[in-house]
Amino acid sequence: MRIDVVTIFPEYLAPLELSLVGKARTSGLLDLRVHDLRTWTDDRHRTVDDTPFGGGAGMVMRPDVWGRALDDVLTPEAHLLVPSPAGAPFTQRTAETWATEQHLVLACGRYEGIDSRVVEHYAARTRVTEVSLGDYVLNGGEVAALVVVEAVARLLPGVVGNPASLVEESHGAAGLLEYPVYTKPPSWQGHDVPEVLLSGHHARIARWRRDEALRRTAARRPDLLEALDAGEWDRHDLEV
Ligand SMILES: N#Cc1c(-c2ccc3cc[nH]c3c2)n[nH]c1N
Repeated sequence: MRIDVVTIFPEYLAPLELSLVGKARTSGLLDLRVHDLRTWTDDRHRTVDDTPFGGGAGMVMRPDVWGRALDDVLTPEAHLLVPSPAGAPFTQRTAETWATEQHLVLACGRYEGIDSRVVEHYAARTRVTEVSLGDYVLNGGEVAALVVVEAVARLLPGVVGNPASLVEESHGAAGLLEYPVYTKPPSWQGHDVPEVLLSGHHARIARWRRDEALRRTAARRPDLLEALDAGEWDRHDLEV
């Protein structure tokens, strides 16, 4: 998979040289290219923004600069992703879908955002999605680019050492939060690991883990349970 990120702060994406994503780049599983938007400016001051039509505070990113950048970076198979507080929520399902794509391009805005004609222009010739991390306000799209790249890259075959570890995660196939995890020592600061996990009884362990996933999800994210088919589980499963 190829992912291009266009930003005025390329150094913001430096963490993607580390850990699993960094290894995926080195191994060739992920072709990640980070571009400085100012490469496509046309003045000595390398200007990327201007005042908003209609007035108001802040600056807007110029369409001409973005147009030259995206004309260079986009390919026929590309899916253009534009982080925005007004975008569609980014979820694990989104990551799973985008992990099957050949080419993602992330256009990271700053200031008050990118001139809206850029999305309008490219939506007429390629797939464009405005995407949001959640209902809070950031200063630009780079954090979203970090999140999207990591969430997608880790799903690519060969990136995560043990694919089984992708199965029982929060927001995984079952749509539940993940169960609590423990390691040695069996007792720490007076806190003991649940006995069932030391039993070696795999069926009981599996049941305990599912019960805990249901309990946590009911307590912290009841909205996720509403999305589940009522027939998949019985609320009495949660009764102590
Ligand atoms: N994704 C996302 C965002 C943003 C965001 C994205 C791009 C820009 C460009 C200027 N300000 C931005 C905020 N805020 N909150 C989110 N969930």
